[in-house]
Amino acid sequence: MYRHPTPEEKEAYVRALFDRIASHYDRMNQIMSLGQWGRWHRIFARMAGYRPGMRVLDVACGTGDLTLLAASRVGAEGRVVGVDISPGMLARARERVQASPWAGVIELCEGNALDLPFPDGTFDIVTMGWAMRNVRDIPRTVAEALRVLRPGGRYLNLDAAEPQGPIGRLLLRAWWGTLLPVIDRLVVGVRDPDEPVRPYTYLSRSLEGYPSPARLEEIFRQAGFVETGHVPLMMGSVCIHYGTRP
Ligand SMILES: C[S@@+](CC[C@H](N)C(=O)[O-])C[C@H]1O[C@@H](n2cnc3c(N)ncnc32)[C@H](O)[C@@H]1O
Repeated sequence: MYRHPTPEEKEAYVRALFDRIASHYDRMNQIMSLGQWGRWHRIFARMAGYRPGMRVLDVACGTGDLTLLAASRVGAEGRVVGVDISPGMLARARERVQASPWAGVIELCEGNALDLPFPDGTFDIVTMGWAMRNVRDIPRTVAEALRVLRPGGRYLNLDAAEPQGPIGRLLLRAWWGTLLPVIDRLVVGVRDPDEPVRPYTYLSRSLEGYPSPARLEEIFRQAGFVETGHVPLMMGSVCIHYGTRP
């Protein structure tokens, strides 16, 4: 039977989960987002305001989608660092970076969003995509982003969200609740009833206990960010949060 990880188990569980699905990850995102994945990332990049020469950190970079997008915007004069806790996801990101024109701009390293391996004030922009639901401690993750930003630097977070309207909520639950456990059986190949890691079943329940968009924005402000805001997409099932380090 599936058992959702406790907060103490979450980090090891999430690492094992993403190591296991790294080879399916990019293809499944296209299906699960109904082909909207790239469009959401382009909106995110516009809001980030990347400029040539900037230094960008992509926290929980996974297979490197937002990392590559940032590199294409900051160009050869810029620098983009991607950090993630899953060696499997980083290996896939390395392949994609090597095959891209941006290999000289991007550096990938293993690390934890809760304890970033960079000095204070290192980056102009810090991003995080589809990962805030997976961290053990959200306020600490946001505080770490603030610490590594230079004054005036911007933080942007893109993730799934619980739609605030009843129709959006119903549609998301129907879509995730029926589709995702099936993906575990058909794509990931979970056959054993006692198998503890069921990546897409976990995903279908990952909004349980996750802060509302308004509450997450409050966490940004409590961490010290100013000029905060959030923009809902796709009936509120996706949300981009942003803030500036004073
Ligand atoms: C859904 S994937 C998102 C990947 C990528 N940002 C994207 O847009 O496709 C979530 C990623 O967060 C990473 N992750 C989860 N918890 C983390 C943590 N505490 N520190 C660093 N990375 C983490 C996972 O390993 C995984 O690669």
